[in-house]
Amino acid sequence: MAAPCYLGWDFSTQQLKVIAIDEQLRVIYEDNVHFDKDLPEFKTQGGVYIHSDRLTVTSPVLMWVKALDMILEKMKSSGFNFSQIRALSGAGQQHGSVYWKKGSSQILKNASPELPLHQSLKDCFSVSDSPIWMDSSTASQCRELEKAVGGAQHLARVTGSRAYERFTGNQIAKIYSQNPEVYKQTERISLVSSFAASLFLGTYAPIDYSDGSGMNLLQIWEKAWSKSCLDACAPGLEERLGCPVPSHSVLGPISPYYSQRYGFSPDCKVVAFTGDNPASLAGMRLQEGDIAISLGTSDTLFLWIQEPTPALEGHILCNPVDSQTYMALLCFKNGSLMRERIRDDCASGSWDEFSKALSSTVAGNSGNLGFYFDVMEITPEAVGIHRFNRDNQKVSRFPKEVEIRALIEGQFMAKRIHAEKLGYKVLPRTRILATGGASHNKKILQVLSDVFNAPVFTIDTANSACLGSAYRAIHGLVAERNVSLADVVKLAPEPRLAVTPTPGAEEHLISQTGVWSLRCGIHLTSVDISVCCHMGSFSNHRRAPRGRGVSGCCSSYLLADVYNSSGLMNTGVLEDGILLKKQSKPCRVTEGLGPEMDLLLRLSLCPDPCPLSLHGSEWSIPLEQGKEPVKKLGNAG
Ligand SMILES: Nc1ncnc2c1ncn2[C@@H]1O[C@H](COP(=O)(O)OP(=O)(O)O)[C@@H](O)[C@H]1O
Ligand SMILES: O=C(CO)[C@@H](O)[C@H](O)COP(=O)(O)O
Repeated sequence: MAAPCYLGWDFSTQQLKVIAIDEQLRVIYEDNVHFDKDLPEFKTQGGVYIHSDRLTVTSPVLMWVKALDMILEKMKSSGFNFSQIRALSGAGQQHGSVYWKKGSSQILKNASPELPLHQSLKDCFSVSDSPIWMDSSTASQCRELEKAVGGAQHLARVTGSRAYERFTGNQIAKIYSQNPEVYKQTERISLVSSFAASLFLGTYAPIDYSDGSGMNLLQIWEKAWSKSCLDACAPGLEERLGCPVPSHSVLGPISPYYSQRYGFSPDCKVVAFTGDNPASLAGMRLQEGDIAISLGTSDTLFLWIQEPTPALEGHILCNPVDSQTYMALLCFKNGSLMRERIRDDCASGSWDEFSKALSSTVAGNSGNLGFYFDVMEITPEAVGIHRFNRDNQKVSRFPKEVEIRALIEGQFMAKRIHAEKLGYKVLPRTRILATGGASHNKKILQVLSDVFNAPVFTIDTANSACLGSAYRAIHGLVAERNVSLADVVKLAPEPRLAVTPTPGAEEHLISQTGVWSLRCGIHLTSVDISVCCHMGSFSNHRRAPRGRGVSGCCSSYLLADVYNSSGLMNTGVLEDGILLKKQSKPCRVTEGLGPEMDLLLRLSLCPDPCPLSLHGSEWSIPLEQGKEPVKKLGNAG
């Protein structure tokens, strides 16, 4: 009998990918179908259609089915032995939804093994172009949902996120309100992940808790649909969604279609599919304290978290491999496609040239800073390309190599700032685990390492969602016996060190990071302030004796002045420019930081030695001509 193996699938934005692993967790097969290249008849760009309103983004659902037919045929012609597969699982781009027309469950169940699946299923979808995660056309539905359930914060507390335009509940609400007839004809609504599982199962697959957390519909603590959220989106929604299940559930045996057409064993089990980010968490074997950064079509950042506090930014999802815990997720829409655009404009379409530009410029980009959001960003909500030179002047262009570094540094600064807003602290033991297509690029990883001042690790494949799905397939078979995923994958190779921070880089990057966040209009909260404290004390102690370092003084200044202007408390303890103690009292700062922002910008760009003068624990800043006077700051607290 052939040695057993396990399959992991990933229905992502630009491609369908598959990995097979053996019992020793070695990858024995890897393949993909690229939607634009391999299925040109669908005329997608990057796997999607961007509609004329520039807000609506969809993908043709039959393209995903045809991609599955194609990849299975490729496996068959390569001689792949399907009978050895014990179990399979998979992942899908998150939030996207598929609408099955009334009567489709019978067609799915009775698909003829003589035909490729896409032919049998061609009339099964009441919505032929599925809304996907890049869609941002549901602002009014989001407002209505938040209003219906008692506000954004309440919705976040219940479902893990405030209302987001791409989240499935809001997408369903839009379809229902714009086309109630279509909604009426729909008997089942799947996520991309549960849709893909349904194709293998031959019947509608349930939504798993982890991907279900990306819908604004699931109560993440109780792990059940929220009635008030369902009611706010569309009538009769519960029956169209089915009951959610734990992510490790075995859903049943594979449909006879696959045994008859490809020779799968009828005993091959289908384990619940989940979102691509949750699957990556499994594939990277993330441990608490690690931070994972996926550089795929979207960039995402995620963490394993024990006791989450859902907030107005970021998402809390049920953990796909441990039912007691959660994962925090941030998503950045301007990821690889933005990098590809700048690569095409500035590096003749070549990643090699792009990498050379990163090598020929230095950390901190000599003070040049940029924001690159070709499309409306999710985190933060901002759009457009904005460039600032070292004199803090807005400029319309940068030399090519400066542009490339500004893009990559800006992308990673945003990740650090927003991770810290979530409460994440970069500590000496922090490991960054990188994955996704761009993690092949060492020069990009070097910038990541410099911005976070932490080592970056990678695993053997950049397809961590596929690999995680294959691991989850094995885990599904034993999870009922209380075996953890960590036990299942203990023989897998450890992540490998890819790059370490460039000595001295952080000094140039800290002040840039502060400027980046303020430039972006990111509101400062008590968490930001403590981050600034941390950065201030860190750089003062380590690099800028007696407060003369640019980054140190900028952070300390910010801390002191914000505390003062809030009127709530005194400054932190400053002594000779060194921040000795952070105020522990909570401090709420909501607005009114205009002049302070400007000062921070001026300070952070000021030359070394910094003009900050210190008198014991009080300090002041010499004025630039024509600028507002600076407040004399209070005593150290
Ligand atoms: N050497 C490289 N340097 C930077 N980016 C790369 C490189 N190779 C591939 N990529 C990027 O990887 C992206 C695809 O990543 P992937 O994780 O497979 O995406 P998805 O899972 O969303 O389909 C491509 O859009 C491409 O821009
Ligand atoms: O919207 C999100 C996460 O919230 C995206 O991360 C999607 O899950 C798309 O994934 P990729 O195809 O970019 O990997």
